[in-house]
Amino acid sequence: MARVVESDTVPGGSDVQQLSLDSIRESLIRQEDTIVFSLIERAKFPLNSPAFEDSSSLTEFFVREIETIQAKVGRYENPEENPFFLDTIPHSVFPTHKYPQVLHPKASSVNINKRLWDVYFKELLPLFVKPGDDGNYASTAASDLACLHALSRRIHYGKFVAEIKFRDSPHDYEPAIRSKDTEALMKLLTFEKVEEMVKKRVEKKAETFGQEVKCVSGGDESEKKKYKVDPYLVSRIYGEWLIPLTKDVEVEYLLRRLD
Ligand SMILES: C=C(O[C@@H]1C=C(C(=O)O)C=C[C@H]1O)C(=O)O
Repeated sequence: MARVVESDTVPGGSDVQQLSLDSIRESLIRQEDTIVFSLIERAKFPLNSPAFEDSSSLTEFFVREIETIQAKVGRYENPEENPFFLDTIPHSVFPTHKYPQVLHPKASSVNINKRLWDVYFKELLPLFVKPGDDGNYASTAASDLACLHALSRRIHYGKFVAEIKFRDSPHDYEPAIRSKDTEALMKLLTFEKVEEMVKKRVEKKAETFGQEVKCVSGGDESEKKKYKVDPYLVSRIYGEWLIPLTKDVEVEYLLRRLD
């Protein structure tokens, strides 16, 4: 029978009282490792577009089935997780962990995974994988799902970022929320220096994690380094897609914050 396990653990590994913008940013930094590795893993396979092109594709079928089973073991009890396809989330078959209520109850209605799905398959994937079709669709779909989950978690973490920013200065945010001024909200929550740092750091991570490692010494130093995923592309993926989508989630969340 379902037993509820209580804990004060919240994103960032701290307790509710200690939740801070720094601890939230720490988590985003750790998530970069998962994202960079998932992109490197996906780049082992070519595009394999027949796996995902149709609306009734193998990849969509796979993700729907996996989401159903994951819901049954409680994945979506965690406010950090947002499903791609489940309109009604099946109950967990097992006892579930009781996550502390950090976010506003309307948080679960902020879900931009449909947009992420289109962006990922139409814009991102063709950038960082080789063109072609090797027929290896099941493994490719598993790799795509790992990327989609990592990207979705990062983007929807914007809810926690927005909550902390709101709590830190409610008087700045409240007028803009009441007048539904999305431009003003976007301005309030943007820290350009932090964004620049994120882009630089993920480029460096992609260089470090994706380099060819050789054990023979005395190699030609001038030889051009080869990377599994172009580090500059990873920085672009963050700058042109992931950061803007995270900020869109922040705005969407804030617009509901006073409901
Ligand atoms: C996530 C934050 O909010 C905004 C979005 C950022 C991002 O997605 O990396 C970085 C800085 C901010 O402009 C933050 O302040 O850390």
